[in-house]
Amino acid sequence: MKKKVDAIIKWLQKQVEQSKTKGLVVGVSGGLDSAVIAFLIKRAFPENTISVIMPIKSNPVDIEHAKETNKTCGIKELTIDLTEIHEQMFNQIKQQIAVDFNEDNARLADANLRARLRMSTLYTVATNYNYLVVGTDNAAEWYTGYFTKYGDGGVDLLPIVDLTKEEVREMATYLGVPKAVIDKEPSADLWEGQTDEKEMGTTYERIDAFLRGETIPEKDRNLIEKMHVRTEHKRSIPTQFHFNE
Ligand SMILES: Nc1ncnc2c1ncn2[C@@H]1O[C@H](COP(=O)(O)OP(=O)(O)OC[C@H]2O[C@@H]([n+]3cccc(C(=O)O)c3)[C@H](O)[C@@H]2O)[C@@H](O)[C@H]1O
Ligand SMILES: Nc1ncnc2c1ncn2[C@@H]1O[C@H](COP(=O)(O)OP(=O)(O)OP(=O)(O)O)[C@@H](O)[C@H]1O
Ligand SMILES: [Mg+2]
Repeated sequence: MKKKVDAIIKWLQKQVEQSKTKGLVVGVSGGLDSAVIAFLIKRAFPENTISVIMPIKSNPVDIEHAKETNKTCGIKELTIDLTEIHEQMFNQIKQQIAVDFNEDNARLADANLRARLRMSTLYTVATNYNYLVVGTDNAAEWYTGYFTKYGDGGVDLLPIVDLTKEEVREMATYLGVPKAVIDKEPSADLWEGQTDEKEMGTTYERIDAFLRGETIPEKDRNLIEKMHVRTEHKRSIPTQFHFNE
């Protein structure tokens, strides 16, 4: 594990140097992936890193876990509550759409707006300090496209995109991430009671096994492959029209 951690830290330092920026910023949710990133970036840049906690009607337990994460790794912390701005923005959009408002897609639209408000906040902080924004996607999330396009997917660097969820958990243990964060169920926290596995209809254990090339039940394999194909656009630059093609 030390080898992997050292390689990521060295890579982070190189990215900052090459981009002529000064450090790194990440959103810390109280979940596992962002905790690992907070620990890694703090080690890469002990003085020039910031963690931003951005509650939007968040569970107080998650905010506590985020604070505990930051305290344990010693990273500088900002808390920016986006609850009110999110509500105002969503309601104004809803009002203007008026009779065309689609209740069936409302929960997803509301959820993705949360992720995109967090992205905007992180870039505002990044611009202030001349930092890069670090993303928290792991290999399972990246392959299945389980992230919001230009939301939590809108970042400059993806240091743990090669690690399965299991490997992220192992790295968290090695780095000293608080046990309560390591043991909790993965959740995007985009609505009450949401868990990644409930929403996706498969488990990280199976996605990880699939990514390792192991045989998994056909139903899960089909689901994972379908998610991968459907989200291809999120892993590419916008489709472009060119006159001379
Ligand atoms: N073929 C295509 N080519 C180009 N663009 C295409 C497209 N199909 C859709 N699109 C565009 O993409 C949009 C759909 O993508 P997107 O906006 O990402 O939305 P979508 O994939 O529908 O939803 C995001 C998913 O990620 C999950 N999530 C989000 C954030 C964090 C986490 C977490 O684990 O913490 C999980 C969330 O729970 C939800 O299941 C469409 O509205 C459309 O604008
Ligand atoms: N309340 C929040 N404050 C700050 N950042 C957040 C918040 N909620 C989500 N994020 C950002 O969005 C990212 C995506 O969330 P995701 O749930 O995939 O990761 P996680 O919470 O770190 O880990 P887990 O998947 O185990 O819950 C987070 O890693 C974090 O960077
Ligand atoms: Mg989470």
